[in-house]
Amino acid sequence: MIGQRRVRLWTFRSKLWPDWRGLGRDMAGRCVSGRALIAALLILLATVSGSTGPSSREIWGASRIPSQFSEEERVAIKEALKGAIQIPTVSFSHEESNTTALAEFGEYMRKVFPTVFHSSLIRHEVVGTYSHLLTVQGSDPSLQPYMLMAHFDVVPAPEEGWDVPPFSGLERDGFIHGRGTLDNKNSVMAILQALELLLIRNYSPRRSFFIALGHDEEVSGIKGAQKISALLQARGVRLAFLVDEGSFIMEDFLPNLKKPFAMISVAEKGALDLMLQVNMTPGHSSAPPKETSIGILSAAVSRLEQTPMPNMFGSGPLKQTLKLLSREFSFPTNILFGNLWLFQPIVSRLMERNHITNALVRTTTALTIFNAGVKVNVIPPLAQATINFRIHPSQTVREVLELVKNIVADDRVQLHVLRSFEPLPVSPSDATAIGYQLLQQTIQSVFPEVNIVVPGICIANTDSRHYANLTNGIYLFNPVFLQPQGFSSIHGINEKISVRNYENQVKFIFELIQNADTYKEPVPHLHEL
Ligand SMILES: CCCCCCCCCCCCCCCC(=O)N[C@@H](Cc1ccccc1)C(=O)O
Ligand SMILES: [Zn+2]
Ligand SMILES: [Zn+2]
Repeated sequence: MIGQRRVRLWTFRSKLWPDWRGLGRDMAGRCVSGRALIAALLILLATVSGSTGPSSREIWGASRIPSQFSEEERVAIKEALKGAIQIPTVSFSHEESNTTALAEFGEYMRKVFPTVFHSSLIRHEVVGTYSHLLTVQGSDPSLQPYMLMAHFDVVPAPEEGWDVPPFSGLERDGFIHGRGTLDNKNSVMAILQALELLLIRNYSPRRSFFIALGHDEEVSGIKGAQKISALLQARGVRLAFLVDEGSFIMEDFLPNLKKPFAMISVAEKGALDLMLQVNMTPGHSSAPPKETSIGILSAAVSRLEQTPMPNMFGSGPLKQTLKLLSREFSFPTNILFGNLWLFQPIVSRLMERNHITNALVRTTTALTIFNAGVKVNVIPPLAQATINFRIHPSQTVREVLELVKNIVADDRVQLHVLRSFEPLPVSPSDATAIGYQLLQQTIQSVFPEVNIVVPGICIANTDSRHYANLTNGIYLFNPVFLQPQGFSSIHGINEKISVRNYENQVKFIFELIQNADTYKEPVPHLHEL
Protein backbone atom coordinates (compact mmCIF):
# COMPACT_ATOMS: atom_id res chain seq x y z
CA MET A 1 0.00 0.00 0.00
CA ILE A 2 2.77 2.41 1.05
CA GLY A 3 4.78 1.40 -2.00
CA GLN A 4 1.79 2.04 -4.22
CA ARG A 5 1.37 5.55 -2.74
CA ARG A 6 5.00 6.29 -3.26
CA VAL A 7 4.76 5.25 -6.91
CA ARG A 8 1.72 7.43 -7.31
CA LEU A 9 3.49 10.45 -5.75
CA TRP A 10 6.56 9.90 -7.88
CA THR A 11 4.53 9.64 -11.07
CA PHE A 12 2.61 12.77 -10.05
CA ARG A 13 5.81 14.76 -9.52
CA SER A 14 7.54 13.53 -12.68
CA LYS A 15 4.47 14.39 -14.74
CA LEU A 16 4.43 17.90 -13.29
CA TRP A 17 8.11 18.59 -13.58
CA PRO A 18 8.38 19.37 -17.31
CA ASP A 19 5.53 21.89 -17.03
CA TRP A 20 7.04 23.68 -14.03
CA ARG A 21 10.50 23.75 -15.51
CA GLY A 22 9.36 25.57 -18.62
CA LEU A 23 7.04 28.00 -16.86
CA GLY A 24 7.70 31.64 -17.68
CA ARG A 25 9.49 30.81 -20.92
CA ASP A 26 8.24 29.66 -24.28
CA MET A 27 9.68 26.66 -26.17
CA ALA A 28 12.48 28.83 -27.56
CA GLY A 29 13.37 29.96 -24.04
CA ARG A 30 12.03 33.53 -24.43
CA CYS A 31 10.15 35.20 -21.53
CA VAL A 32 6.37 35.26 -21.90
CA SER A 33 4.01 38.04 -20.86
CA GLY A 34 2.64 38.31 -17.29
CA ARG A 35 -0.96 37.81 -18.50
CA ALA A 36 -0.13 34.58 -20.30
CA LEU A 37 1.76 33.41 -17.24
CA ILE A 38 -1.24 34.01 -14.97
CA ALA A 39 -3.54 32.24 -17.45
CA ALA A 40 -1.21 29.26 -17.54
CA LEU A 41 -1.03 29.14 -13.72
CA LEU A 42 -4.82 29.24 -13.44
CA ILE A 43 -5.22 26.37 -15.89
CA LEU A 44 -2.58 24.37 -14.09
CA LEU A 45 -4.22 24.95 -10.68
CA ALA A 46 -7.63 23.97 -12.00
CA THR A 47 -6.20 20.76 -13.41
CA VAL A 48 -4.26 19.83 -10.28
CA SER A 49 -7.13 20.55 -7.84
CA GLY A 50 -9.31 18.26 -9.98
CA SER A 51 -12.50 19.76 -8.53
CA THR A 52 -14.42 19.44 -11.80
CA GLY A 53 -12.38 17.03 -13.94
CA PRO A 54 -11.32 13.43 -13.44
CA SER A 55 -9.47 12.37 -10.27
CA SER A 56 -5.69 12.66 -10.11
CA ARG A 57 -5.51 8.85 -10.14
CA GLU A 58 -7.16 8.87 -13.55
CA ILE A 59 -5.07 11.78 -14.84
CA TRP A 60 -1.70 10.37 -13.99
CA GLY A 61 -2.42 6.77 -14.79
CA ALA A 62 -1.29 5.46 -11.40
CA SER A 63 -3.18 2.23 -12.02
CA ARG A 64 -0.78 1.06 -14.74
CA ILE A 65 -0.53 -2.71 -15.00
CA PRO A 66 2.87 -4.25 -15.76
CA SER A 67 3.07 -6.49 -18.85
CA GLN A 68 4.33 -9.53 -17.00
CA PHE A 69 2.67 -12.85 -17.66
CA SER A 70 2.79 -16.01 -15.52
CA GLU A 71 4.15 -19.31 -16.87
CA GLU A 72 0.60 -20.61 -17.14
CA GLU A 73 -0.48 -17.52 -19.09
CA ARG A 74 2.51 -17.81 -21.43
CA VAL A 75 1.54 -21.37 -22.30
CA ALA A 76 -2.09 -20.31 -22.86
CA ILE A 77 -0.93 -17.42 -25.10
CA LYS A 78 0.96 -19.65 -27.53
CA GLU A 79 -1.60 -22.47 -27.46
CA ALA A 80 -4.34 -20.00 -28.42
CA LEU A 81 -2.36 -18.93 -31.52
CA LYS A 82 -1.68 -22.55 -32.52
CA GLY A 83 -5.41 -23.31 -32.36
CA ALA A 84 -6.15 -20.29 -34.57
CA ILE A 85 -3.65 -21.45 -37.22
CA GLN A 86 -5.36 -24.86 -37.37
CA ILE A 87 -8.60 -23.33 -38.71
CA PRO A 88 -8.14 -23.07 -42.53
CA THR A 89 -9.82 -19.71 -43.09
CA VAL A 90 -8.72 -19.49 -46.73
CA SER A 91 -9.86 -16.79 -49.14
CA PHE A 92 -9.49 -18.39 -52.59
CA SER A 93 -11.07 -15.62 -54.68
CA HIS A 94 -13.73 -12.89 -54.49
CA GLU A 95 -16.35 -15.57 -54.91
CA GLU A 96 -14.86 -18.44 -52.97
CA SER A 97 -13.73 -18.75 -49.37
CA ASN A 98 -13.89 -21.43 -46.70
CA THR A 99 -17.01 -20.09 -44.99
CA THR A 100 -17.23 -23.04 -42.60
CA ALA A 101 -13.77 -22.16 -41.29
CA LEU A 102 -14.61 -18.44 -41.11
CA ALA A 103 -17.63 -19.21 -38.91
CA GLU A 104 -15.59 -21.65 -36.82
CA PHE A 105 -12.98 -18.95 -36.25
CA GLY A 106 -15.67 -16.70 -34.72
CA GLU A 107 -16.64 -19.49 -32.31
CA TYR A 108 -13.00 -20.13 -31.48
CA MET A 109 -12.37 -16.48 -30.50
CA ARG A 110 -15.37 -16.55 -28.15
CA LYS A 111 -14.07 -19.77 -26.56
CA VAL A 112 -10.47 -18.72 -25.94
CA PHE A 113 -11.20 -15.13 -24.87
CA PRO A 114 -14.25 -15.51 -22.60
CA THR A 115 -13.54 -12.36 -20.57
CA VAL A 116 -13.48 -10.17 -23.70
CA PHE A 117 -16.71 -11.60 -25.06
CA HIS A 118 -18.55 -11.39 -21.71
CA SER A 119 -17.32 -7.98 -20.58
CA SER A 120 -20.00 -5.36 -19.92
CA LEU A 121 -17.53 -2.77 -21.34
CA ILE A 122 -17.50 -4.42 -24.76
CA ARG A 123 -20.10 -4.55 -27.48
CA HIS A 124 -19.54 -7.30 -30.02
CA GLU A 125 -21.10 -7.25 -33.48
CA VAL A 126 -20.74 -9.60 -36.43
CA VAL A 127 -20.60 -7.59 -39.67
CA GLY A 128 -20.86 -8.95 -43.22
CA THR A 129 -21.66 -12.43 -41.82
CA TYR A 130 -18.10 -13.27 -40.68
CA SER A 131 -16.17 -10.09 -39.76
CA HIS A 132 -16.13 -8.81 -36.17
CA LEU A 133 -16.38 -5.35 -34.64
CA LEU A 134 -15.72 -4.88 -30.94
CA THR A 135 -16.46 -1.53 -29.31
CA VAL A 136 -14.57 -1.11 -26.05
CA GLN A 137 -16.20 1.59 -23.93
CA GLY A 138 -13.73 3.93 -22.22
CA SER A 139 -14.55 5.91 -19.07
CA ASP A 140 -13.60 9.33 -20.50
CA PRO A 141 -15.84 10.40 -23.41
CA SER A 142 -13.68 13.49 -24.02
CA LEU A 143 -10.92 11.28 -25.46
CA GLN A 144 -11.25 10.52 -29.17
CA PRO A 145 -11.38 6.77 -29.86
CA TYR A 146 -8.87 4.81 -31.90
CA MET A 147 -8.97 1.46 -33.67
CA LEU A 148 -6.86 -1.69 -33.75
CA MET A 149 -7.26 -3.78 -36.92
CA ALA A 150 -6.32 -7.20 -38.22
CA HIS A 151 -7.67 -9.92 -40.51
CA PHE A 152 -8.09 -13.66 -40.03
CA ASP A 153 -8.52 -14.86 -43.59
CA VAL A 154 -5.38 -16.27 -45.20
CA VAL A 155 -4.13 -16.98 -48.72
CA PRO A 156 -4.14 -20.63 -49.85
CA ALA A 157 -1.23 -22.85 -48.80
CA PRO A 158 -0.51 -25.90 -50.93
CA GLU A 159 1.32 -28.46 -48.72
CA GLU A 160 4.30 -28.86 -51.08
CA GLY A 161 7.53 -27.28 -49.90
CA TRP A 162 6.50 -26.70 -46.28
CA ASP A 163 8.64 -28.12 -43.47
CA VAL A 164 5.44 -28.78 -41.50
CA PRO A 165 1.83 -28.87 -42.76
CA PRO A 166 0.64 -25.26 -43.19
CA PHE A 167 -2.48 -25.62 -41.05
CA SER A 168 -0.86 -27.67 -38.26
CA GLY A 169 0.15 -24.79 -36.00
CA LEU A 170 3.03 -27.01 -34.87
CA GLU A 171 5.70 -25.64 -32.54
CA ARG A 172 9.22 -26.55 -33.59
CA ASP A 173 12.56 -25.03 -32.56
CA GLY A 174 10.85 -22.14 -30.76
CA PHE A 175 8.63 -21.23 -33.74
CA ILE A 176 4.92 -21.66 -34.33
CA HIS A 177 4.53 -22.73 -37.96
CA GLY A 178 1.72 -22.20 -40.40
CA ARG A 179 -0.25 -20.00 -42.77
CA GLY A 180 -1.34 -16.84 -40.98
CA THR A 181 1.39 -16.77 -38.31
CA LEU A 182 2.63 -13.46 -39.80
CA ASP A 183 -0.25 -12.50 -42.09
CA ASN A 184 -2.28 -11.90 -39.98
CA LYS A 185 -3.78 -14.21 -37.36
CA ASN A 186 -0.88 -13.23 -35.10
CA SER A 187 -2.37 -9.72 -34.86
CA VAL A 188 -5.98 -10.90 -34.47
CA MET A 189 -4.99 -13.17 -31.61
CA ALA A 190 -2.49 -10.76 -30.01
CA ILE A 191 -5.05 -7.93 -29.88
CA LEU A 192 -7.72 -10.11 -28.24
CA GLN A 193 -5.16 -11.82 -26.00
CA ALA A 194 -3.78 -8.52 -24.69
CA LEU A 195 -7.29 -7.26 -23.99
CA GLU A 196 -8.23 -10.53 -22.26
CA LEU A 197 -5.17 -10.25 -19.98
CA LEU A 198 -5.92 -6.59 -19.20
CA LEU A 199 -9.55 -7.32 -18.36
CA ILE A 200 -8.59 -10.27 -16.15
CA ARG A 201 -6.46 -7.76 -14.21
CA ASN A 202 -9.54 -5.53 -13.86
CA TYR A 203 -8.28 -2.88 -16.26
CA SER A 204 -10.92 -0.53 -17.53
CA PRO A 205 -9.75 1.77 -20.31
CA ARG A 206 -10.22 5.54 -20.25
CA ARG A 207 -10.13 5.99 -24.02
CA SER A 208 -12.71 4.09 -26.06
CA PHE A 209 -11.40 1.96 -28.89
CA PHE A 210 -12.61 -0.33 -31.65
CA ILE A 211 -11.24 -3.67 -32.74
CA ALA A 212 -12.04 -4.49 -36.37
CA LEU A 213 -11.27 -8.04 -37.51
CA GLY A 214 -11.79 -8.63 -41.23
CA HIS A 215 -12.60 -11.94 -42.93
CA ASP A 216 -11.82 -11.07 -46.58
CA GLU A 217 -8.74 -8.82 -46.57
CA GLU A 218 -6.87 -11.15 -48.90
CA VAL A 219 -9.49 -10.61 -51.61
CA SER A 220 -10.25 -6.87 -51.14
CA GLY A 221 -12.04 -6.37 -47.79
CA ILE A 222 -15.26 -5.35 -49.49
CA LYS A 223 -17.52 -7.67 -47.51
CA GLY A 224 -15.78 -7.09 -44.17
CA ALA A 225 -13.73 -3.91 -43.63
CA GLN A 226 -15.74 -1.82 -46.06
CA LYS A 227 -19.00 -2.73 -44.27
CA ILE A 228 -17.55 -2.06 -40.81
CA SER A 229 -16.32 1.32 -42.03
CA ALA A 230 -19.78 2.22 -43.40
CA LEU A 231 -21.37 1.19 -40.10
CA LEU A 232 -19.00 3.38 -38.07
CA GLN A 233 -19.47 6.29 -40.45
CA ALA A 234 -23.26 6.01 -40.09
CA ARG A 235 -22.74 6.20 -36.31
CA GLY A 236 -20.76 9.42 -36.73
CA VAL A 237 -17.49 7.92 -35.47
CA ARG A 238 -14.22 9.83 -36.06
CA LEU A 239 -11.02 8.03 -35.09
CA ALA A 240 -7.92 9.69 -33.60
CA PHE A 241 -5.90 7.04 -35.48
CA LEU A 242 -5.86 3.38 -36.45
CA VAL A 243 -3.21 0.66 -36.44
CA ASP A 244 -3.16 -2.18 -38.98
CA GLU A 245 -0.70 -4.72 -40.44
CA GLY A 246 1.72 -3.67 -43.17
CA SER A 247 5.15 -3.03 -41.68
CA PHE A 248 7.52 -4.60 -39.15
CA ILE A 249 10.70 -4.25 -37.14
CA MET A 250 13.07 -4.74 -40.06
CA GLU A 251 16.27 -6.74 -39.85
CA ASP A 252 18.82 -7.18 -42.67
CA PHE A 253 16.71 -5.43 -45.29
CA LEU A 254 19.28 -2.77 -46.08
CA PRO A 255 22.89 -3.55 -47.00
CA ASN A 256 25.40 -2.50 -44.31
CA LEU A 257 22.70 -2.07 -41.66
CA LYS A 258 22.87 -4.88 -39.16
CA LYS A 259 20.81 -3.25 -36.40
CA PRO A 260 17.02 -3.66 -36.50
CA PHE A 261 14.85 -0.60 -37.06
CA ALA A 262 11.11 -0.18 -36.64
CA MET A 263 9.27 1.13 -39.67
CA ILE A 264 5.79 2.52 -39.12
CA SER A 265 4.22 2.89 -42.54
CA VAL A 266 2.46 6.23 -42.94
CA ALA A 267 1.65 5.72 -46.62
CA GLU A 268 0.24 2.82 -48.59
CA LYS A 269 0.64 2.29 -52.31
CA GLY A 270 -2.36 2.32 -54.63
CA ALA A 271 -3.11 -0.47 -57.10
CA LEU A 272 -4.17 -1.00 -60.70
CA ASP A 273 -5.08 -4.38 -62.19
CA LEU A 274 -4.98 -3.99 -65.93
CA MET A 275 -5.98 -6.59 -68.51
CA LEU A 276 -4.31 -6.31 -71.92
CA GLN A 277 -6.10 -8.02 -74.78
CA VAL A 278 -5.35 -8.66 -78.45
CA ASN A 279 -7.98 -10.05 -80.87
CA MET A 280 -6.92 -11.47 -84.27
CA THR A 281 -8.64 -13.53 -86.91
CA PRO A 282 -8.17 -17.26 -86.22
CA GLY A 283 -6.88 -19.58 -88.94
CA HIS A 284 -4.80 -22.62 -89.91
CA SER A 285 -1.33 -22.76 -88.35
CA SER A 286 0.18 -24.13 -91.56
CA ALA A 287 0.01 -20.66 -93.15
CA PRO A 288 0.48 -18.26 -90.23
CA PRO A 289 0.18 -14.46 -90.56
CA LYS A 290 3.26 -12.33 -89.97
CA GLU A 291 2.01 -11.47 -86.45
CA THR A 292 -0.29 -13.37 -84.08
CA SER A 293 -2.26 -12.18 -81.02
CA ILE A 294 0.29 -14.00 -78.86
CA GLY A 295 3.26 -12.28 -80.50
CA ILE A 296 1.69 -8.82 -80.34
CA LEU A 297 0.68 -9.21 -76.70
CA SER A 298 4.03 -10.71 -75.67
CA ALA A 299 5.87 -7.79 -77.21
CA ALA A 300 3.59 -5.32 -75.40
CA VAL A 301 3.98 -6.92 -71.95
CA SER A 302 7.70 -7.33 -72.51
CA ARG A 303 8.00 -3.59 -73.28
CA LEU A 304 6.15 -2.90 -70.01
CA GLU A 305 8.46 -5.17 -68.05
CA GLN A 306 11.56 -3.69 -69.67
CA THR A 307 10.43 -0.09 -69.11
CA PRO A 308 10.12 0.54 -65.36
CA MET A 309 7.82 3.33 -64.20
CA PRO A 310 9.70 6.53 -63.23
CA ASN A 311 11.78 6.59 -60.07
CA MET A 312 9.84 8.80 -57.60
CA PHE A 313 12.50 8.83 -54.88
CA GLY A 314 12.45 12.61 -54.54
CA SER A 315 8.84 12.75 -53.39
CA GLY A 316 6.98 10.95 -50.62
CA PRO A 317 8.10 9.90 -47.13
CA LEU A 318 11.15 7.82 -48.16
CA LYS A 319 13.62 10.71 -48.01
CA GLN A 320 12.67 11.29 -44.37
CA THR A 321 13.03 7.51 -43.70
CA LEU A 322 16.58 7.43 -45.02
CA LYS A 323 17.55 10.70 -43.38
CA LEU A 324 16.50 9.33 -39.99
CA LEU A 325 18.24 6.02 -40.69
CA SER A 326 21.49 7.68 -41.82
CA ARG A 327 23.04 7.78 -38.34
CA GLU A 328 22.64 4.00 -38.01
CA PHE A 329 24.97 3.42 -40.95
CA SER A 330 28.72 3.59 -41.03
CA PHE A 331 30.81 5.58 -43.52
CA PRO A 332 30.13 6.21 -46.40
CA THR A 333 26.39 5.31 -46.36
CA ASN A 334 25.76 7.64 -43.41
CA ILE A 335 27.10 10.54 -45.46
CA LEU A 336 25.07 9.58 -48.55
CA PHE A 337 21.76 9.16 -46.66
CA GLY A 338 22.38 12.17 -44.42
CA ASN A 339 23.00 14.54 -47.36
CA LEU A 340 20.30 13.70 -49.85
CA TRP A 341 20.29 17.31 -51.11
CA LEU A 342 23.62 16.35 -52.72
CA PHE A 343 23.53 12.57 -53.12
CA GLN A 344 19.88 11.99 -54.11
CA PRO A 345 20.76 10.82 -57.67
CA ILE A 346 23.19 8.18 -56.34
CA VAL A 347 20.91 7.01 -53.52
CA SER A 348 17.86 6.72 -55.77
CA ARG A 349 19.90 4.45 -58.09
CA LEU A 350 21.11 2.38 -55.12
CA MET A 351 17.50 1.80 -54.04
CA GLU A 352 16.69 0.32 -57.47
CA ARG A 353 19.24 -2.46 -57.09
CA ASN A 354 17.16 -4.64 -54.78
CA HIS A 355 13.59 -5.75 -55.56
CA ILE A 356 12.22 -4.70 -52.15
CA THR A 357 13.82 -1.27 -51.98
CA ASN A 358 12.99 -0.80 -55.67
CA ALA A 359 9.31 -1.19 -54.72
CA LEU A 360 9.71 1.77 -52.34
CA VAL A 361 10.84 4.19 -55.05
CA ARG A 362 8.46 3.53 -57.93
CA THR A 363 5.19 2.14 -59.19
CA THR A 364 5.92 -1.54 -59.78
CA THR A 365 4.80 -3.62 -62.76
CA ALA A 366 4.10 -7.32 -62.15
CA LEU A 367 2.97 -9.57 -65.01
CA THR A 368 0.86 -12.10 -63.15
CA ILE A 369 -1.57 -13.81 -65.57
CA PHE A 370 -1.14 -14.78 -69.24
CA ASN A 371 -3.69 -16.71 -71.29
CA ALA A 372 -3.72 -17.55 -75.00
CA GLY A 373 -4.14 -20.38 -77.45
CA VAL A 374 -6.66 -23.17 -77.82
CA LYS A 375 -5.00 -25.84 -79.95
CA VAL A 376 -1.54 -26.46 -81.38
CA ASN A 377 -2.62 -26.09 -85.03
CA VAL A 378 -4.96 -23.09 -84.58
CA ILE A 379 -3.84 -19.46 -84.88
CA PRO A 380 -5.22 -18.08 -81.59
CA PRO A 381 -8.03 -15.55 -81.86
CA LEU A 382 -7.49 -14.06 -78.42
CA ALA A 383 -4.55 -13.38 -76.10
CA GLN A 384 -4.96 -11.83 -72.64
CA ALA A 385 -2.52 -10.76 -69.93
CA THR A 386 -3.18 -9.25 -66.53
CA ILE A 387 -0.72 -6.88 -64.92
CA ASN A 388 -0.69 -5.83 -61.29
CA PHE A 389 0.70 -2.31 -60.74
CA ARG A 390 1.36 -1.01 -57.20
CA ILE A 391 1.18 2.75 -57.42
CA HIS A 392 3.74 4.97 -55.68
CA PRO A 393 2.18 7.48 -53.21
CA SER A 394 3.22 10.37 -55.47
CA GLN A 395 1.39 9.06 -58.54
CA THR A 396 -2.25 8.53 -59.51
CA VAL A 397 -4.09 5.74 -61.32
CA ARG A 398 -4.62 8.10 -64.27
CA GLU A 399 -0.94 8.95 -64.55
CA VAL A 400 0.02 5.27 -64.54
CA LEU A 401 -2.56 4.47 -67.22
CA GLU A 402 -1.18 7.26 -69.40
CA LEU A 403 2.38 5.91 -68.99
CA VAL A 404 1.20 2.38 -69.86
CA LYS A 405 -0.51 3.59 -73.05
CA ASN A 406 2.69 5.34 -74.14
CA ILE A 407 4.86 2.31 -73.45
CA VAL A 408 2.52 -0.17 -75.17
CA ALA A 409 2.07 2.23 -78.11
CA ASP A 410 0.08 -0.27 -80.15
CA ASP A 411 -3.61 0.31 -80.92
CA ARG A 412 -4.19 -3.41 -81.42
CA VAL A 413 -3.64 -3.91 -77.67
CA GLN A 414 -6.82 -3.05 -75.75
CA LEU A 415 -6.52 -1.97 -72.12
CA HIS A 416 -9.23 -2.97 -69.61
CA VAL A 417 -9.09 -1.69 -66.03
CA LEU A 418 -10.23 -4.57 -63.81
CA ARG A 419 -9.75 -2.77 -60.50
CA SER A 420 -7.97 0.33 -59.27
CA PHE A 421 -7.57 2.48 -56.20
CA GLU A 422 -5.43 5.50 -55.44
CA PRO A 423 -2.55 5.49 -52.92
CA LEU A 424 -3.59 6.54 -49.41
CA PRO A 425 -2.76 10.09 -48.31
CA VAL A 426 0.38 10.28 -46.16
CA SER A 427 -0.47 10.18 -42.43
CA PRO A 428 1.26 12.65 -40.09
CA SER A 429 4.36 11.54 -38.18
CA ASP A 430 5.27 14.81 -36.44
CA ALA A 431 5.35 15.47 -32.69
CA THR A 432 1.60 16.18 -32.60
CA ALA A 433 0.56 12.97 -34.39
CA ILE A 434 -0.93 10.95 -31.52
CA GLY A 435 -1.00 7.57 -33.32
CA TYR A 436 2.60 7.82 -34.50
CA GLN A 437 3.85 9.11 -31.15
CA LEU A 438 2.05 6.37 -29.20
CA LEU A 439 3.48 3.65 -31.42
CA GLN A 440 6.95 5.13 -31.20
CA GLN A 441 6.82 5.39 -27.39
CA THR A 442 5.55 1.85 -27.07
CA ILE A 443 8.21 0.48 -29.43
CA GLN A 444 10.91 2.20 -27.39
CA SER A 445 9.65 0.76 -24.10
CA VAL A 446 8.90 -2.80 -25.26
CA PHE A 447 11.89 -3.19 -27.60
CA PRO A 448 14.81 -1.31 -25.99
CA GLU A 449 17.16 -3.01 -28.48
CA VAL A 450 15.50 -1.08 -31.34
CA ASN A 451 17.37 2.22 -31.59
CA ILE A 452 15.35 3.87 -34.24
CA VAL A 453 11.77 4.28 -35.42
CA VAL A 454 11.12 5.65 -38.92
CA PRO A 455 8.07 6.48 -41.01
CA GLY A 456 7.80 4.38 -44.17
CA ILE A 457 5.76 3.23 -47.15
CA CYS A 458 3.74 0.00 -47.26
CA ILE A 459 4.40 -1.67 -50.61
CA ALA A 460 1.36 -3.99 -50.33
CA ASN A 461 -2.29 -3.20 -49.58
CA THR A 462 -4.28 -3.64 -46.40
CA ASP A 463 -7.85 -3.30 -45.16
CA SER A 464 -6.96 0.07 -43.65
CA ARG A 465 -7.71 1.96 -46.88
CA HIS A 466 -11.42 1.29 -46.29
CA TYR A 467 -11.22 3.47 -43.17
CA ALA A 468 -9.64 6.54 -44.78
CA ASN A 469 -13.04 8.28 -44.41
CA LEU A 470 -12.83 7.99 -40.59
CA THR A 471 -9.32 9.24 -39.85
CA ASN A 472 -6.22 10.85 -41.33
CA GLY A 473 -3.97 8.87 -39.00
CA ILE A 474 -3.48 5.44 -40.60
CA TYR A 475 -0.44 3.62 -39.22
CA LEU A 476 0.71 0.24 -40.45
CA PHE A 477 2.88 -1.62 -38.00
CA ASN A 478 3.22 -5.16 -36.69
CA PRO A 479 5.43 -5.28 -33.56
CA VAL A 480 7.32 -8.30 -34.88
CA PHE A 481 10.95 -8.69 -36.04
CA LEU A 482 11.10 -9.59 -39.74
CA GLN A 483 14.00 -10.63 -41.97
CA PRO A 484 13.88 -10.86 -45.81
CA GLN A 485 13.31 -14.63 -45.50
CA GLY A 486 10.26 -13.99 -43.29
CA PHE A 487 9.00 -11.49 -45.86
CA SER A 488 9.21 -14.19 -48.59
CA SER A 489 7.23 -16.59 -46.39
CA ILE A 490 4.24 -14.19 -46.37
CA HIS A 491 2.01 -15.65 -49.13
CA GLY A 492 4.90 -18.13 -49.71
CA ILE A 493 6.04 -21.25 -47.86
CA ASN A 494 7.20 -21.91 -44.28
CA GLU A 495 5.45 -18.89 -42.74
CA LYS A 496 6.29 -18.95 -39.03
CA ILE A 497 6.62 -16.75 -35.94
CA SER A 498 8.91 -17.31 -32.97
CA VAL A 499 7.15 -17.83 -29.65
CA ARG A 500 9.23 -14.95 -28.28
CA ASN A 501 8.17 -12.64 -31.12
CA TYR A 502 4.52 -13.50 -30.55
CA GLU A 503 4.72 -13.00 -26.77
CA ASN A 504 6.28 -9.59 -27.41
CA GLN A 505 3.47 -8.73 -29.80
CA VAL A 506 0.94 -9.42 -27.02
CA LYS A 507 3.04 -7.39 -24.59
CA PHE A 508 3.22 -4.52 -27.10
CA ILE A 509 -0.55 -4.28 -27.46
CA PHE A 510 -0.99 -4.63 -23.69
CA GLU A 511 1.26 -1.59 -23.30
CA LEU A 512 -0.17 0.32 -26.27
CA ILE A 513 -3.71 0.20 -24.88
CA GLN A 514 -2.50 1.59 -21.58
CA ASN A 515 -0.35 4.24 -23.25
CA ALA A 516 -3.36 5.42 -25.25
CA ASP A 517 -5.10 6.04 -21.93
CA THR A 518 -2.33 8.15 -20.43
CA TYR A 519 -1.18 9.97 -23.57
CA LYS A 520 -0.75 13.71 -23.09
CA GLU A 521 -1.14 16.09 -26.00
CA PRO A 522 2.07 18.09 -26.44
CA VAL A 523 1.86 21.28 -24.31
CA PRO A 524 1.27 24.32 -26.58
CA HIS A 525 3.68 27.25 -26.43
CA LEU A 526 2.75 29.52 -23.51
CA HIS A 527 2.63 32.57 -25.81
CA GLU A 528 -0.23 30.84 -27.66
CA LEU A 529 -2.48 30.97 -24.57
C1 LIG B 1 13.61 -0.04 -46.01
C2 LIG B 1 13.22 -1.48 -45.90
C3 LIG B 1 11.89 -1.75 -46.46
C4 LIG B 1 11.42 -3.14 -46.26
C5 LIG B 1 10.06 -3.31 -46.78
C6 LIG B 1 9.46 -4.61 -46.33
C7 LIG B 1 8.02 -4.62 -46.59
C8 LIG B 1 7.26 -5.62 -45.81
C9 LIG B 1 5.81 -5.46 -46.19
C10 LIG B 1 4.98 -6.57 -45.69
C11 LIG B 1 3.57 -6.33 -46.07
C12 LIG B 1 2.66 -7.27 -45.36
C13 LIG B 1 1.24 -6.90 -45.58
C14 LIG B 1 0.61 -7.83 -46.54
C15 LIG B 1 -0.81 -7.46 -46.82
C16 LIG B 1 -1.30 -8.23 -48.01
O1 LIG B 1 -0.93 -9.35 -48.20
N1 LIG B 1 -2.15 -7.62 -48.86
C17 LIG B 1 -2.53 -8.26 -50.09
C18 LIG B 1 -4.01 -8.37 -50.23
C19 LIG B 1 -4.71 -7.32 -50.96
C20 LIG B 1 -4.77 -7.33 -52.32
C21 LIG B 1 -5.44 -6.34 -52.96
C22 LIG B 1 -6.06 -5.36 -52.25
C23 LIG B 1 -5.99 -5.37 -50.88
C24 LIG B 1 -5.31 -6.34 -50.24
C25 LIG B 1 -1.86 -7.56 -51.23
O2 LIG B 1 -1.42 -6.42 -51.11
O3 LIG B 1 -1.74 -8.19 -52.28
ZN1 LIG C 1 -2.50 -9.38 -44.46
ZN1 LIG D 1 -1.75 -11.22 -47.18
